[in-house]
Amino acid sequence: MSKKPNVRESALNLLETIEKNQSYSNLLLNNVIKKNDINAKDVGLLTELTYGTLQRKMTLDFYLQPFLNNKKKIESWVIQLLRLTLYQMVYLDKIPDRAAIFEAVEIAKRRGHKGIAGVVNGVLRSIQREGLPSLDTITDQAERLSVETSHPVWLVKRWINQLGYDKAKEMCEINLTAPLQTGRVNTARISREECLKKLQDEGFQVEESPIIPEAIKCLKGNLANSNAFKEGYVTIQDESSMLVAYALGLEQGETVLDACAAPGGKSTHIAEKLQNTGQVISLDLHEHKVKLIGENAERLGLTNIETRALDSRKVQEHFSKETFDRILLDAPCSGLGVMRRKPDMKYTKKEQDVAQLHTIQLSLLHSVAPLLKKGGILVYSTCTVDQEENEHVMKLFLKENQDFEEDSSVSDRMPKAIRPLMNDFDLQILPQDFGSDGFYIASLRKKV
Ligand SMILES: C[S@@+](CC[C@H](N)C(=O)[O-])C[C@H]1O[C@@H](n2cnc3c(N)ncnc32)[C@H](O)[C@@H]1O
Repeated sequence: MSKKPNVRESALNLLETIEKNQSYSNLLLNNVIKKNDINAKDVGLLTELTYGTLQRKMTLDFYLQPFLNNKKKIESWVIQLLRLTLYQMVYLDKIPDRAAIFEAVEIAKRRGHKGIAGVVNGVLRSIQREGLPSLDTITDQAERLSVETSHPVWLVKRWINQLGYDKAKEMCEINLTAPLQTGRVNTARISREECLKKLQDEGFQVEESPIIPEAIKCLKGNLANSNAFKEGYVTIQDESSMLVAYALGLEQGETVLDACAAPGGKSTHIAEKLQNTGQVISLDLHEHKVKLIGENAERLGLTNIETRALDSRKVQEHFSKETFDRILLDAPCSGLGVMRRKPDMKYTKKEQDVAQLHTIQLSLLHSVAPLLKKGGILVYSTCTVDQEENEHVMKLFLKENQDFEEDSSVSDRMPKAIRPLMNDFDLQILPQDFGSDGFYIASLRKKV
C-alpha cells in the first residue's frame, strides 16, 4: 500500500507540478488538500511552504547559486527540494535549520539515492556554515528589487516607470505577504451585523471591514466552509471587486449587462444591490463558466440574473441598441494586481501578454458601447495595475467614441474611505493602499 506523502513531500510534489504544468497554484493546492484529506494544522504548513517557496523563488535561487556552481547538472526536483528547505531556513523561525535539513535529506534518500542525499546535505550545510550571499553585490536598482522581492526584472522596470520606485517597491513587498480573506454579505437577505453573528456562532473569527459597508474580514478559517456561505448569506470576494457595483450607481428595477461575468462575483453583487428587482444579463464565453454564475445566483437566492454563453464581441447580434441602463465590462486582463494570490504568475507572465490584452479589451468595449442607453453608465474594470490595460484603454476608447464622456460623479457613489484615492473618473487601487487586490475601475457616461 502506498504511504501518504508527508507535508514537505506534498509541498515538493506541488512545486514540481506547478513548474511543469504551469498550473495555477491556488487550484492545485485546493485539489491536493481535498484529495489527500489533509488536516487543518497541516493545511496551514502546506500552504505556507508551497506559497512561500514560490513567492521567494528568485531570491532563493540567488542564495543557492554560488553553492551549486561546481555541481554537475542537478535534477529539477532536487532544486525544488533545496528551494523548499532554504525557504524554511531563511524565512520560518518556528522550524530549526537542522530539522529542515534532516527532512530534506530523508526525502532525497527516498526519492533519489544516497548520492543525491549527500549533495542536498552538502549544499544546505555549506549555506548554514558560510551564510547567505549578500544582495549588496547587485548594484542596479531594478535588478536588486527584482531579486530581493522575486519579481521578473521586466515587470519591476515597468512598475518603476509607471509608478515610481517607492510605489513599485511597496507593491513588490506586499506581493510577498498572504492576502486576507474577505466576504460580501448578501444584503438582499441579511444585515452585516446578523451575518457576522451567524459566523461568530459557527466559530469564525470575523469582523467588519472599515472600508466597504457590506464587507467582512475573515481573520481565521475559510468562509467557504461556513453554513452562512452554503445558505447564501455571504460570498467570498475581494474588497476591490466590491467597488465595481458602487461605481455603477444602480437603481432598483434597472437592466444591467455584465459582459464578462463568470464566475459571477460582480453579477451577484449587482443583483443583490438591485434587491432582486430589475434584470442582470450575465455573459461569458463558455457554458461551463456560465454555469458557475447560475450556481452562485441560486445559492444566494437571486432570481434577477439571466445567464448566456456568448462571445461579447458579438453582443450586437443578440441585443438591440440602447437596451441597458448600466453596462459592466470586467475585462479579461493580465491579473498583475492579484499576484499575491497566484504567485506562480510572476514567472509565467510575459511582457507581450499585456499588449495582446489591450486589443481584446478595446474590442470588447467597442462592442458593448452601442447597447447602453443615452445617459447610462459604462464601468470598465480590471484586476491589473498596468497603465496599458487601464488608463490607456480608456483614453483610446474615449477618443474613438465621442458619444461617451468621463463620469466624474462616480466619486460621490463610492464608499467614503475610497474617495481620496479617486482621480476624476477612475481609480487605480494598489495592493498596498488598503490590503485589497490591485484593481482598476473607470466610469463613463453616454451623452444624452
Ligand atoms: C475578470 S474575469 C470576470 C470576473 C467576473 N466579472 C466576476 O466578478 O466574477 C474575465 C472573464 O471574461 C471572460 N471573457 C474573456 N473573453 C470574453 C469574451 N470575448 N466574451 C465574453 N467573456 C469573455 C473570461 O472567460 C473571464 O471569465
